[in-house]
Amino acid sequence: MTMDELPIGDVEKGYDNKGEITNKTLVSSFGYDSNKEPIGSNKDLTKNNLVWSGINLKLMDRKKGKKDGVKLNILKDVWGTAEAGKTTAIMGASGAGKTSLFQVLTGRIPSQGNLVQEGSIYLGGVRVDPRNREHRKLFGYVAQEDTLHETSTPREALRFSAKLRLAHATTDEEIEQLVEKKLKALGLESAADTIIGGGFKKGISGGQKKRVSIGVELIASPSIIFLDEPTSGLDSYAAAQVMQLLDDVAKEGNIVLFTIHQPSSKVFSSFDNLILLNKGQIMHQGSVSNTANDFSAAGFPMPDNYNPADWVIDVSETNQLDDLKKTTFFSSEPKDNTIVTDSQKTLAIPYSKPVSIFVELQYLLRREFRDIKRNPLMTVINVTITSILAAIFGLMFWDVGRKDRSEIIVVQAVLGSLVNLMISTLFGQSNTAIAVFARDRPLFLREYSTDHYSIVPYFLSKLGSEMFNAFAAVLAQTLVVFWMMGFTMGFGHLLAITYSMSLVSTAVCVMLGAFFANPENATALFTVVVVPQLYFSGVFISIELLPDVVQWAQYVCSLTYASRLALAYEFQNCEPGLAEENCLATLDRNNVEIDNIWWYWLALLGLFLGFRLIAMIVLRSKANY
Ligand SMILES: Nc1ncnc2c1ncn2[C@@H]1O[C@H](COP(=O)(O)OP(=O)(O)OP(=O)(O)O)[C@@H](O)[C@H]1O
Repeated sequence: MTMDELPIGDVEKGYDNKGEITNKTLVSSFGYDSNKEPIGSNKDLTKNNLVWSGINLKLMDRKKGKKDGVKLNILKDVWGTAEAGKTTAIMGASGAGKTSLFQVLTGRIPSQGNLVQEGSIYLGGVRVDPRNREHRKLFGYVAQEDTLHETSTPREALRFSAKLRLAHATTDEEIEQLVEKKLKALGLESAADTIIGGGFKKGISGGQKKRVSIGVELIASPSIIFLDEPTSGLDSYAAAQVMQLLDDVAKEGNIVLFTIHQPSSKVFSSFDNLILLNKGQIMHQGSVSNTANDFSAAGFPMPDNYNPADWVIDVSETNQLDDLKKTTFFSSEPKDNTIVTDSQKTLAIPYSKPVSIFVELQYLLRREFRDIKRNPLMTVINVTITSILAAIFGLMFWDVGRKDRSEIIVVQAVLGSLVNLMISTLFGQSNTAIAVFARDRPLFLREYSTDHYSIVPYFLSKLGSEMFNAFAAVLAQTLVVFWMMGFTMGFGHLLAITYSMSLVSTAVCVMLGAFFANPENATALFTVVVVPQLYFSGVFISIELLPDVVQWAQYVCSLTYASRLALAYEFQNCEPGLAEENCLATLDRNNVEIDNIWWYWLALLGLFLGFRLIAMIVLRSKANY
C-alpha cells in the first residue's frame, strides 16, 4: 500500500497473527461501544490490545556474601488490558505503584540493579518486550516533564521528529503535509511558528508545550502511546484540551495509556477505562462510566456531588487492604486474560533505520546552529567574559614578550604569562559547556530512547556547536593577549594551542555531564578533576619532586601538554647569547623537549578523543533503558 492510497497519517501499523507487520487502518476495527463491558472482554478486540499478565516488580536486598532476599514487592501479580481505540488511566494513591507499572510497561526498569521484574506483555496476542529497541518503535512515550528543544518552534520540532523517524521513502512534501495535519489536530496552528521557549525566553504556554510533546510522539504513528501524568501542571482548560486530544488519538484505533494524579471530575469522566492500583496490586479495573456502580456493588456507594476521582482514591486509602479484599475488589487475574496466539513467539519487527547517520547528523547540526543563532546570549557572554579576563591578563603582563630575555625575571614573567593563559583557558569554557550539556541531556535521553538518532551523530553535532563556541571565545582571547603581551611565537600557534586545550577541557565537562544529571555535581567534580592538573603538569612543581605514585598523572593532564607546547614555541628561538641560555634552561626545567612537539599535539588529541569516547559510552549506557 502506498502513501497515495491512504491519507497521510492514517496509516497505522497492524500485526497479523504471525506477528508480521501489516499495513491497515485500525480505525475501522474499533467503532464499537463497550462502555458496559469489563476491560478487554471483547474477544475480537483483544487481538490488538495491550495485555499484561503476572507482573511482579521486586526490590531485592543484595548483601555481599548473602543470598538475595526480597526487600519490597513493589508490584504484585499485576494484570490488565489497555484497549485499542480507548483511553486508559492508571490511578492510585501516592506510592501505589503507578510509576512502577508504567515503567515496566514502557521498558524503563533498568535491567541491572536492585529491581527484578517478572511477567509478560502481549500486543495482539503476541509477546512484546518494551526494552527491545525494535519493539519500542510501536510505543510512543511522553514523559511528565516536557523535554523539548527550546529554540525550535512546534513546527520544527514535529518536522525534526518526522524526518528522523518516518520511513526513508517518505518525501519532504509528505512530511510537510503530515506536520501541517498534526499541528491542526493538536490545535497548535496559531503557535506553530512561535519558539517553544524555556529558561532563556518565554515561548508557548505550558498546555501548548504538552501538546507539542504529544505531537512529536504521534508523528511517528505509534500504535500505543504512553503518557506519564499528561495533565500535571496544567490548568483545567489546558488539561481538558489535552484529554480531548488523547481521546481523538484513541478514536483512531490507537492504545492510549497514561498515569494521572488527582484529575478533576471533568477530566475523569473524559477517559474510557480506569485501572486502580493499591499497594502495588490491582484493586479495580473497569470502564469509567461504570465506576460508580462498581464501587456501590463493592459496598462503597459514591456520595452525591463528590469528584469520583477523589472517591476512588479515598476508598483505596482509608480502608485496610484486608477489608477491601473481602469485597469485589482485588479480583485475581482471569485465566483467559491473555488471548495469546503464540505465547512463545516474540513479535518480529524487521528493524531498519529510517534515515542514514549522515541525514541524522545534518538535521542535528542544523538544529545546533539554529540554537546558537536564536539564543546567542550564551556565546556573547562567554566571549565577553573571556575578552575582559584576557584584557586584565594583558595589562598585568603588558609587553612582557618583547622585553630582554637575558634577564631571568623577564623569562620568568613570560613563563608566568603563558601558564596563566593556559589555566584561564582550562577553566574558561567549563561553565558554559557544563550548563549547555546539562540543559540538553534530558532532551538527548528522550530522543535517543525514542529512536530519533544514533549516538555518534548526536555527539558530532554537539561537538560542532562546542567547537564554534570555544573558537569564538579563544579567538577573542588570543586577539587581545597576543599583541598586548607581545609573544614571539606565531599568532596561529597560540590560537591552536589554546583552542586544543579548550576542546579537551570541554570534553572533560561533557564527560562529567554524562555521568551526572545534576550540573552542580558536574561542576563540583570538574574542580576536583582539574585543580590537581596544576600540580601534575609540572608548571608549579617539577615533576621529579612529586611523589612517585602520582607522577603518572602528568600524562592525563591537558595542561601538561598545552604548557609544554606554549613554552616550546615561545622559547625555542630566543636571541643568541644569555637570552637563549635562559630560554633553554627554562625549557629544560619544565621538561619541555623540542623534539617531542608532535607528541604533545598527539597527546592533546588523544585526551580529547579519550574523554569524548568515555562520555559517549557513559551516556549510551544511561540511555539504555
Ligand atoms: N527503585 C526503587 N527503590 C526503592 N523503592 C522503590 C523503587 N521504585 C519504587 N519504589 C517504592 O515502590 C512504591 C511504589 O512507587 P511508585 O513510584 O511506583 O508509586 P506511585 O504510585 O507512582 O507514587 P507517586 O504518585 O507518589 O509518584 C513506593 O513505596 C516506592 O517507594
